[in-house]
Parts: sequence; structure tokens; C-alpha cells
Amino acid sequence: MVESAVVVGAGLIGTSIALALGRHGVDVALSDRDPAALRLACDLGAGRALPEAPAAPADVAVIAVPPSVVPAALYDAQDRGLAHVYTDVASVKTSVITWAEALGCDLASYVPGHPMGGREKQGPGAARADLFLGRSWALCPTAKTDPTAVETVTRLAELCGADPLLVDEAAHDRAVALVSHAPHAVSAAVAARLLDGDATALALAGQGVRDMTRIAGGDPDLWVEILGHNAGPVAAVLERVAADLSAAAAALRSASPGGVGDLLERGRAGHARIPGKHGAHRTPDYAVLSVVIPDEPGALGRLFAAAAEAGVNVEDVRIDHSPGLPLGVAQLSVVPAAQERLARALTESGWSVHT
Ligand SMILES: NC(=O)C1=CN([C@@H]2O[C@H](COP(=O)(O)OP(=O)(O)OC[C@H]3O[C@@H](n4cnc5c(N)ncnc54)[C@H](O)[C@@H]3O)[C@@H](O)[C@H]2O)C=CC1
Ligand SMILES: O=C(O)C(=O)Cc1ccc(O)cc1
Repeated sequence: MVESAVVVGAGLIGTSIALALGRHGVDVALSDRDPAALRLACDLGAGRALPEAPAAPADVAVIAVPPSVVPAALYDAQDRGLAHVYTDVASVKTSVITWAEALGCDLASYVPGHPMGGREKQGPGAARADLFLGRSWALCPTAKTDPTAVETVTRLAELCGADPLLVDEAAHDRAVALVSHAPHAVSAAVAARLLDGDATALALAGQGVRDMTRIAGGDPDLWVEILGHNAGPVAAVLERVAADLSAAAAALRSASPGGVGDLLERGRAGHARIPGKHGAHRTPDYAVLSVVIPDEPGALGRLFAAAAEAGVNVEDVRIDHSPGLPLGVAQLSVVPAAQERLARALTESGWSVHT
């Protein structure tokens, strides 16, 4: 049912979808208004460049551009007859659907969508074929959407390893305000405080603050758009977060620290409600090895060479390094079957390895 696809917007999300589809043998044609992004996505093996006049419509076209340009890009794609079915990936749905309808897009062949996998990085260089593995993928068909189009986009989400979830657009926007958009603003607020910290404070940054502020590294231009398109629902959540924080500060100021206990209890209970926390099904199945690396030229090169010598492919790497400290920690993601072999080989060649 999905044998060919067009992806408009070869950035993080579009290229990740293209890579995932390619793994299932789907023929993918890509386009982007930025020729450098298109070239990089093609070089990464995500697909071929979409010709000016394709010979035949693809089974599905994915519009993977920033929310405010989705309606025009969708209109253009439909006008060119690029596919039989269209979907988008924008993080907000109500405003995009409203503008698409106002612009005269065909709503029968359009299934508004939103994959709940992403990263705090942009562009095709950050794309990963497994970005959507085990994640939800919201589908928000309107009353005018053709049911067979929904089937096609359901299949597309499944080919990317995601769990499709049908939800109406207003409920979607309220939900993502709570689980994605407000958390992004709160993360940014905490990260912004770090501008006040001196070098000593930042050298003391541990994993907690890194986890809490990771998403604050996202593209501010994209996030201004996302928050602005979902303004009401996001503001409602932020007001309640602000009220909790004000009450916590007041309790601390009045020397009654027990007053923050209720917030901490509710926080723990809320965290426990996130699905998949205990299960394997939402986490990508890589094992992570932490390796201590000296802060000196060539250290990472030697580490990767040692992994290559052990015959282990490093799937991903993350480096935690506190400026001013002579050491850092490289977290190497590898397939679980290779974890023990790599740990042994690195330890034997003198690296300090922690599993
Ligand atoms: N970043 C994330 O983690 C997630 C983002 N999204 C949504 O995915 C969409 C794309 O975001 P990213 O891939 O992160 O951004 P990105 O910046 O990595 O990629 C966007 C690409 O669209 C291209 N583009 C912009 N206007 C265009 C146009 N009119 N025609 C053709 N190409 C155009 C840009 O040149 C860029 O290469 C957004 O709507 C965002 O809300 C959805 C889930 C997660
Ligand atoms: O970085 C992460 O972990 C994310 O969850 C990113 C993300 C950003 C925007 C979305 O619309 C959906 C997901």
C-alpha cells in the first residue's frame, strides 16, 4: 500500500521518515527549498531528488516543513499532483488544518499527522531511521478525510516503527501542550537561568540538569512557531506550572520547606503516569557504555578506533564534558549483543568503562 513516497522538507523529521521508509524498500523522492539540505539528505541515502515533473503520483506525500509553511507546501504538492494521499508532521494541528482549508487544499486526501519522536537538533544531519521506533504518531483526520487515506498514513506510521493514534485536532493540541510544548518552555526557563551561573556552578552540572534542559537546545525559531500556533492550551499549562512554582518559592521563603512536599509528591505521581517508563517497548534497544575520556586531542579518535578494532559499530555517541575538568564521559550506544565484547576490548586496552 505504501511503495512510493515523496517527502517535502528534507530536515530532521523528513529525512528520518525517508530513512525509515527506505529500510522497507519504499521508493522515496525528496525535495527541499534549501539545496544543501536536499543534497545532504540524498548523500545520507534517504532517497533521490524529486524531479520537477514526476512521471507518476507517489502513494503518499509527507509535508515535513515548519508549521506556518505546511498549508502552502501542501497546496503546492496537491496542485502538482505529487501523490494520491498527503500528510504533514507539524507539531500543531488545529491552526494548520484551518489554514489549509482556507487556502483551498483538498481535505479528502489530506491526513493531518504528528509523529511524537524528535530531537533537539535540526537538519538532515541529525536524522535517524529509528527516530519514531515505539513512539506514538497522532493522526487527526477531519470529517472530510477519505478513510482510505487514513489507512495509507496509518501504514506509513507503522513502517516507521510508530504506534498510530487517532485523535481529533483540538484534543491533540491540548495533549501536546501538556506533554511537549509547555515542557519545552519550562526546560528553556530552567536553562535560561544557567546564564547567571559562573564557571564553578556550571562545572558542577550533573545529569539531572542535562536531562531537564536537553530539549531547550531546540531551534528557537521553530519553537516560537509551535508555541504561537498552540498559544491558548500552552499558556493554560504554563499558568498552572507557574502557580506551583510560586507556591514552592513562597513556602521556602516562609521557612516552611515542608510546603514543597505536596508538589514533589504530585510530581513523582505525574512522572509515574508516563507510559513505557518500565517497559522496553518505548525505548530504542541499544545498550549504553560510558567511557571516561581524557580531554586531549585525538582521545575520541583513539576510542572509535578501539571500537572498530573490536568489530563493534557505534550506533550513537553522546559526550558529557564539564569545561575546565580534565576528563569527560563518552556514552557509546551499541546493539546489546555487542555490549560485553566492546566493554572487554576497551577495558583490555586501558579505557575506564562503565556499563
Ligand atoms: N524537531 C522535532 O523534534 C519535531 C518536529 N516536528 C515537526 O516537523 C516539522 C519539521 O521540523 P524539523 O524537521 O525539526 O525541522 P528542520 O529545520 O530540521 O527541517 C525543516 C526543513 O524544511 C525545509 N523547508 C522549509 N520551508 C520549506 C518549503 N516551503 N518547501 C520545502 N522545504 C521547506 C527547510 O529548508 C528544512 O530543511 C515541523 O513542522 C515540526 O513542528 C514534529 C515532531 C518532532
Ligand atoms: O526531543 C525530544 O525528546 C522530543 O520529544 C522532541 C519533539 C519535539 C517536537 C515534537 O512535536 C515532538 C517531539
